Amino acid sequence: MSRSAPGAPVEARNVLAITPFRRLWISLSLSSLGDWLSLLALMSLAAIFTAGGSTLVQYAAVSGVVVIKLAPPILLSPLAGAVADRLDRKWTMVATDVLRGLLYVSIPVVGLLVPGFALEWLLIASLLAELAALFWTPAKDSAVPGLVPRRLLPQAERLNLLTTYGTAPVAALLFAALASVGNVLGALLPSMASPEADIALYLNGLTFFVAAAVVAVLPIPGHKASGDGGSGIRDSGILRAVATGRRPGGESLPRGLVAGLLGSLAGGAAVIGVARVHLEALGAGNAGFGAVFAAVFAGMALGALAGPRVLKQFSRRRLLGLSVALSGLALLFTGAVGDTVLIAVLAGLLGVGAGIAWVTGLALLDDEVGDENRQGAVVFVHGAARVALPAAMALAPLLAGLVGDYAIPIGPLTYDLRGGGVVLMASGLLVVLVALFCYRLMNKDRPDAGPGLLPELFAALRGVAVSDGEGEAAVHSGAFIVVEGGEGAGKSTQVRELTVWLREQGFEVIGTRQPGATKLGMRLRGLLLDRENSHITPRAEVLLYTADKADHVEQEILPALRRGAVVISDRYVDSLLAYQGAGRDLSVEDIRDISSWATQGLVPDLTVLLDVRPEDGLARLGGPADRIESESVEFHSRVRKGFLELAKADPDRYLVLDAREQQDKITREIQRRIRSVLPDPVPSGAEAVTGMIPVIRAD
Ligand SMILES: Nc1ncnc2c1ncn2[C@@H]1O[C@H](COP(=O)(O)OP(=O)(O)O)[C@@H](O)[C@H]1O
Ligand SMILES: Cc1cn([C@H]2C[C@H](O)[C@@H](COP(=O)(O)OP(=O)(O)O)O2)c(=O)[nH]c1=O
Repeated sequence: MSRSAPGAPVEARNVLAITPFRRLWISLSLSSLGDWLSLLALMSLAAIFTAGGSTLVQYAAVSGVVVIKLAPPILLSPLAGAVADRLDRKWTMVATDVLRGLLYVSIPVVGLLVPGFALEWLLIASLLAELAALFWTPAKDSAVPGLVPRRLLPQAERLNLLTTYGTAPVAALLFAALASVGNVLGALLPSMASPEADIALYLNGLTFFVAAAVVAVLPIPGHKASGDGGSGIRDSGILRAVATGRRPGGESLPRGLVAGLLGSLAGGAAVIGVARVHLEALGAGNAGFGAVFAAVFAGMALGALAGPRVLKQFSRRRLLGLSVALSGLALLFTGAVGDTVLIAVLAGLLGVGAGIAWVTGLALLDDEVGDENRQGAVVFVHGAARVALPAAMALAPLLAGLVGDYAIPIGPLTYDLRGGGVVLMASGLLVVLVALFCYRLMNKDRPDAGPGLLPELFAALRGVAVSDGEGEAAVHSGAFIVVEGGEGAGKSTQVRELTVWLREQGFEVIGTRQPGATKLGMRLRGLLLDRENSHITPRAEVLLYTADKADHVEQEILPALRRGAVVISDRYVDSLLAYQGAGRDLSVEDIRDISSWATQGLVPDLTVLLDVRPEDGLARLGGPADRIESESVEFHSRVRKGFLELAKADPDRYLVLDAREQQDKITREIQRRIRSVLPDPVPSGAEAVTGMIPVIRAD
């Protein structure tokens, strides 16, 4: 939904307008769809081929399929990447797609012709298909920079990432739909082991053949040209990345943060691992499995896209722990209930929690980790996710098999305690504990965290900033960024740079300033800065600046934010609190109340404070000093202190930078931080695409 929001980047349209890339993207979508479909079909067939055996055997077969499908990229990707670099990209992609198609089609065929060898061939063919995929992924990754101009590469990567995961729920729904007509098909084609899984595999074969045909006619340069690969995507060894990224540059990652980031995702993976066999015991088959699988992914997408928007005003540090707790509780109940529909709903809720936790965690990581270590931290977290998810998906069914099923007599009734349920409940409990751990670690040492949890949550759900009484203004779809600081700190310079940068990315951007952006504002500015007006009393000064703000917010800022634009303002309410509050020694609380009323409670999503010593800042200014600039150094020192205190009281919402740094370094720092508040929720630059799970940017 945010993709079509006004002010959001029009990038997808741009990059898809390039015909060769569009074709490659279609091919990638088909391959991804096929990949997910095969995961579903193979997990189902593993359960069906072992249906006569014990639950342990069934769960072990499912776990085996997961290991075979998901372990090769973790273990072998660097090796395959090195080999793939020497091969012709286009024909590597075509050959591996055809091979995968043939292998998937062969699974049901062998099942029909040689039933005794069905399970073995399923495992062998899946492994071979995964090995083929290992060569396909690097070929595809290195083909993208040849088709897309450098400027659009991040957009292409984001689109690819979206496709890789977006096809998961589609595949699952397709699978569930096939299963619901499976009864009819079963009657027509009694020889099939499971018509829906078989048909899913034929369909899957077809998606790979079409994908191969699409790539075959693309103008992809054969070999890696020198200096190519400009996207910087490299599927470096995942295990190596995890090992080297663990302590990026010696800085230890916040443990609560990492635990929170991975905990709920692993919970989702556990549900998918257990679901097929567990649901069968509850009387649901492939349709139920497809529905639960789709629910987890759709929930994640919803959580990741909508969560941070809806809860925009909520502290990220709290949100991370709470979203993990939501997924933990949902997981706990998923294990406890015996109704398929309820399980699917709970799995969706679990996904929502996991989605919110992932984007919130990544945004926090961006804030928490020092500049030079950020890349290492992102690499580590992505690598850890790529190991933890398959591990949870494979381990959960194995444990469920080992626990086994029990019928516990309770009076005249019996309660069926099933291995799958026990594992899900235990994992849910574990995720809840992780949530508590994460919440505590992320929020201790923060006595100034602001209002209580519940008031903040309710206020955030209403889209209102809790710290002020008004807040209607807070409901908008844009982003409001303010640059604050003393005289000569470089605010106007940065506002200019950011405006250009964001416009280049396709956002509608309003670069503005206080005082003086509206007609009335210009007059007020003249009054306020004229050195002749030395008689203005402090209280009158407050009201004049506040009148400018009221006019500016109502006429310019709010309409733009409601359109979904990004507004960047050179100064806002903090200047009033610092100059008139701290500087003129008036009550900051009184001024806050007045300005909150005047601005309809509009609070910036991010305030960048450029901190500068007054002597240094004033020395940078040319021309005659205005009324405020000519105040004493002591006055400007109080202002500086006032700004720093405001930032300290609400660190989530501030980025404090040393204004003595190089201008472009400051710009880069702001750009990095700004991403988390922009209308586009996907943190770019950190992720790219591989066949199944996020790839890592290693350079
Ligand atoms: N990081 C920086 N280092 C040194 N000089 C800077 C820096 N940023 C801006 N300047 C210069 O300082 C002066 C004041 O910058 P400006 O952006 O107008 O500050 P402000 O809007 O905060 O008063 C300008 O001449 C500008 O070129
Ligand atoms: C917005 C605002 C500005 N001011 C002062 C700070 C500045 O000295 C002046 C605005 O001048 P301006 O030229 O916009 O600042 P800069 O030169 O730093 O870009 O008004 C307040 O005292 N209170 C306020 O609320």
